[in-house]
Amino acid sequence: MSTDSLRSAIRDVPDFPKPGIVFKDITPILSDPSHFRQSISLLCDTARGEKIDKVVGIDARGFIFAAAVADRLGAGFVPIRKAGKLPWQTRGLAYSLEYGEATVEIHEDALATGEKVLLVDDLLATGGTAAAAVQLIDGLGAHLVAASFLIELSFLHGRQALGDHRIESILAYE
Ligand SMILES: O=P(O)(O)OC[C@H]1O[C@H](OP(=O)(O)OP(=O)(O)O)[C@H](O)[C@@H]1O
Ligand SMILES: Nc1ncnc2[nH]cnc12
Repeated sequence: MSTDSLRSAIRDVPDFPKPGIVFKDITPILSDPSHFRQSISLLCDTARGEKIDKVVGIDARGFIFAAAVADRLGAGFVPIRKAGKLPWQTRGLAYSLEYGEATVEIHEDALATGEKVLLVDDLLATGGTAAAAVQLIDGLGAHLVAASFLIELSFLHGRQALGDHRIESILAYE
């Protein structure tokens, strides 16, 4: 199925959340059942028959896609959350993203050594967020099979922040 219709559903919002940023608004995809389902199917394709133990999603938009992907793949779901939200013992990392800075955390017992992980987020921009997530996953000894994004802002070269890991995106913007 073509991705043209998905692409045209994404709304560009200039100067949000800061002047100079063109924000990719995915809410029109979420509110359309066929667009949402197609997004989940395409994100699942990244797993390509590998048995994924855990799908890791990033707070907050990433949760929407990652939880649905986990269910479809028969995998568990693990949240990486912004600082101060997870109740148990955590490991955290500070990072920069396209329009700011933040810290993300994961529960220290969320992944077991060698578990096969698919990382899912809505968007790859500078790669700061995803690189922090990858470091947290690697730090727990899990095996990152691939990272899958609905949108990639290729002109920000986020892939370069993610080393040799397999990175796939559905809609790239040059
Ligand atoms: O590649 P980067 O430059 O790091 O940017 C990508 C990140 O930015 C957005 O998250 P945001 O922190 O805005 O959180 P939200 O999902 O809660 O809106 C997006 O969902 C990615 O996680
Ligand atoms: N341009 C953008 N639109 C939506 N989410 C983002 N996260 C980082 N950059 C973004």
